[in-house]
Amino acid sequence: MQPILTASQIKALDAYTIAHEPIVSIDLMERACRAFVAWFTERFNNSFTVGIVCGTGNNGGDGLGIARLLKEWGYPVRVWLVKGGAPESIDFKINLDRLKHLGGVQIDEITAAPECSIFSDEDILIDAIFGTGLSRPVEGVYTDVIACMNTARGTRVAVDLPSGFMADEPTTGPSVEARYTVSFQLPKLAFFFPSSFQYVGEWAVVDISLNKAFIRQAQTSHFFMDRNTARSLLRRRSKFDHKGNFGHALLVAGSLGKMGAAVLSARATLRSGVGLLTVHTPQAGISIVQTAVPEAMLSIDGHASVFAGAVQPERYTTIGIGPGLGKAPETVKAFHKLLENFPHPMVIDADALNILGENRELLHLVPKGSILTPHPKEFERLVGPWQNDFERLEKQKGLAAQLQSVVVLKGAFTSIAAPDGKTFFNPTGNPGMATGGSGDVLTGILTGLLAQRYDTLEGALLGVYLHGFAGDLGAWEKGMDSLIASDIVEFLSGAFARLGG
Ligand SMILES: NC(=O)C1=CN([C@@H]2O[C@H](COP(=O)(O)OP(=O)(O)OC[C@H]3O[C@@H](n4cnc5c(N)ncnc54)[C@H](OP(=O)(O)O)[C@@H]3O)[C@@H](O)[C@H]2O)[C@@H](O)CC1
Ligand SMILES: [K+]
Repeated sequence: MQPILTASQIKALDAYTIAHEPIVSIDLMERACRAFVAWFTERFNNSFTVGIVCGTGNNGGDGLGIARLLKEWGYPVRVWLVKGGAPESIDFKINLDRLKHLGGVQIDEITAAPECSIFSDEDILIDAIFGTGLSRPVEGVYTDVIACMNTARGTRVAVDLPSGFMADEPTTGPSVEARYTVSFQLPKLAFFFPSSFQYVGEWAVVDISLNKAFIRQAQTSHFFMDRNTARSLLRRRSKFDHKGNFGHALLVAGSLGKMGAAVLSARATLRSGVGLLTVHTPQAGISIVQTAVPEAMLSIDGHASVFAGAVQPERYTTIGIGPGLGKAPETVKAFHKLLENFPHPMVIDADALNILGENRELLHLVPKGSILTPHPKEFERLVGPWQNDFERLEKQKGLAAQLQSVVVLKGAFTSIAAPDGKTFFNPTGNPGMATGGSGDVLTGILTGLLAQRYDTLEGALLGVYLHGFAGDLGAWEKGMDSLIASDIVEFLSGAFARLGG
């Protein structure tokens, strides 16, 4: 699990590494430049012309070091130095001297608004004006240069951060809009937010061997999940386990015309290792569920088309509720009753969340240790609108604390907020999963894991990881465009097997 640190923590980490490795700062910068160049040369060969736009701090120093290394690799390189008042750092000056000493690279200064045509010969524009030292929105000549870079034809690649982009707060001023961002050591919080994509593009983190002990003990409430952590959470079965060890889940899902949601959830619950599964269905769903999911038992509602009746909650280890449920008045009442009678953690999704959003007096009945899985629209119905993604994250943490439950906000880098404020971003998944039924599958997986008495947070982390991983396996085989929710279920066993293997 990787911690996500703030820009000021990264500065402290940088200083700590310099003092304790020990290493002189220009050598650490050289390591950063080499790591960037290793990433770069794997993707772009030296037939591309490369323009490097540098500031005068350490991000600019990186740019100059990169210019030298790429020149040595045989790339046609040109450098612009943007001088708009930011101080010149020592390592910037050293790398400027080294580049001049190497020779063969044209270096031009920009001190006033340039003609944007200056960048028109470059196939690739490397952005090294500002990195983690940015403390306020850019102005003046920086704004002019950034505007030119953003309209240039070349592919923009940012060093550490796009210039103008804030790592730990909303970006309000102009910023380079990068196609790629190559960041040092740790991802930055804002990379995980949808609104950042226009600036950061696809991002990669390269290792520059900053002090691992410092990283481990740094105070943060934000983490990036990884495969090793997911693997460590997955429980192994033992020889004498029997189905009673793996719980009995109830799925309350589906209504007339939306029984497919129940089927997808049920299949995913079964594929996630549950001991027994019962699906509570209105009469319209009886033959559908029995035919499509023969492994599941049925609890049959008295109502023809929606969830309206009582269930016997004492029989179940956990309940997953919401996919395809609808919001009929009878369903609202039945959900209310269920919340009053079921004391164990539940998985609450889709229309069950919408019912909570519209009947906020029910929120306090959500059993502690539950998992809520809203997509952004459902989340907005629960917590109201937000100004920016940082505020959205705070609202997510707030809801998790209020309900003493885990809130899983679905999207690219699904975020998983625990009641204690810790938030985890998930690395797996792909845009092919933005398709109807994908969320129903997640509900099924989480229900299956909670039924097996996984700890709520651990189950949420593992389930979200597996869901995305199954989607990735499906997309590799079928392509993102053709991926459907049933494929995610189909590839779930592969995801479990690979993670556990
Ligand atoms: N961390 C690490 O481990 C490593 C880091 N490395 C690299 O160092 C980079 C950070 O470098 P950095 O600290 O020198 O800051 P950088 O982003 O170059 O900005 C320069 C100066 O600009 C100023 N400034 C701020 N806002 C401004 C504005 N709006 N308009 C005008 N000026 C503004 C501000 O000075 P101030 O005005 O606050 O005095 C700031 O100091 C990092 O991103 C990475 O690339 C690697 O080399 C090695 C390992
Ligand atoms: K940059």
